[in-house]
Amino acid sequence: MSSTEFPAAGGSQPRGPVDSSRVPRYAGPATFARLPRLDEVGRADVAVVGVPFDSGVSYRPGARFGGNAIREASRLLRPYNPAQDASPFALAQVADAGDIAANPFNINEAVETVEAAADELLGTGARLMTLGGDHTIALPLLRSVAKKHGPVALLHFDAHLDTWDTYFGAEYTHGTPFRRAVEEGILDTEALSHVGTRGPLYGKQDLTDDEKMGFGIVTSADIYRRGADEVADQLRQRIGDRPLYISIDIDCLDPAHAPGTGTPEAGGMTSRELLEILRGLSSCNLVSADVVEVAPAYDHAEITAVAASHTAYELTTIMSRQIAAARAQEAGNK
Ligand SMILES: N=C(N)NCCCC(=O)O
Ligand SMILES: [Zn+2]
Ligand SMILES: [Zn+2]
Repeated sequence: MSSTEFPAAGGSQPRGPVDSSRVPRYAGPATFARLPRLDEVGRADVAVVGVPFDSGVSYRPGARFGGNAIREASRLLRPYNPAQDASPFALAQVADAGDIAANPFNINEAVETVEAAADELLGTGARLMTLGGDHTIALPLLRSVAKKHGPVALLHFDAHLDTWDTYFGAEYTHGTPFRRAVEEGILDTEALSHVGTRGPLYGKQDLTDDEKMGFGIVTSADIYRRGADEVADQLRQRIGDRPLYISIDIDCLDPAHAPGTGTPEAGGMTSRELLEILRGLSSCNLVSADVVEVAPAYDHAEITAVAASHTAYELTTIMSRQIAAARAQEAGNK
């Protein structure tokens, strides 16, 4: 299968996606955006990696199939992103690193496996664009990122707080990763925000506990009232130049925009609002990101997987632009 070469800053030549004007976009096995596999290019600036794991869910399972559904839906992505005026796969080497094989019968072991695999990828100098999987996996990913960067700022897009304590006594679940992360001191508590929250809680205490952990909240109703630009401005100010991790639970979107997920809540933001907020954060120092909770069994016409693939595309664009800008600056300083 042929692929297109793109010139890149610094003289290196990232290998881009398969050219869909020459090879039908529905042909061949799916990688994210039809990009090369990591083993085909040796190293990557941004590694797109799947985590087919959903043993941490409290309601409908199926997010273990999310990564591959996002890859399938990403066949239609094109190499130039007009919203950010950038060609993300030309600015940096983006590659599909395949899946992290985590034990579905032992959550603690799976969490360790994800952390070790993330350590290995980050150790090569790559930033991670992880495709879940359920939200449990954000904890080992954050652990790994914090080993490299120290405590990171967190933007958490979700209908839910995911700062609950335990479920059935289990500490590692998809409703608890960010409480664990705060307890472990791997988040910069000056810059933590949930975005898109809504829906019933177990009690008012959920909010009190969450605030004590340092989280600010932008609800989905706030986004509706204030608009994406104002919300992005406010978030950007809070984050400053701190290393930033963005975790996106696709259920941050309204079920009309993302029916294919395990714990849907009415009254969410649109996919347009999500993409616009992300574009407004393009100057932030995004060190890694995830998109989780896509459960294709409840999807229709790939609505959710398409939204997730575009979300990962915007995040990848932010990272690629920053990598290229850093290289250009380095070259200028020589
Ligand atoms: N979708 C995520 N990450 N969490 C949902 C937990 C909701 C609950 O069972 O109370
Ligand atoms: Zn959620
Ligand atoms: Zn979540």
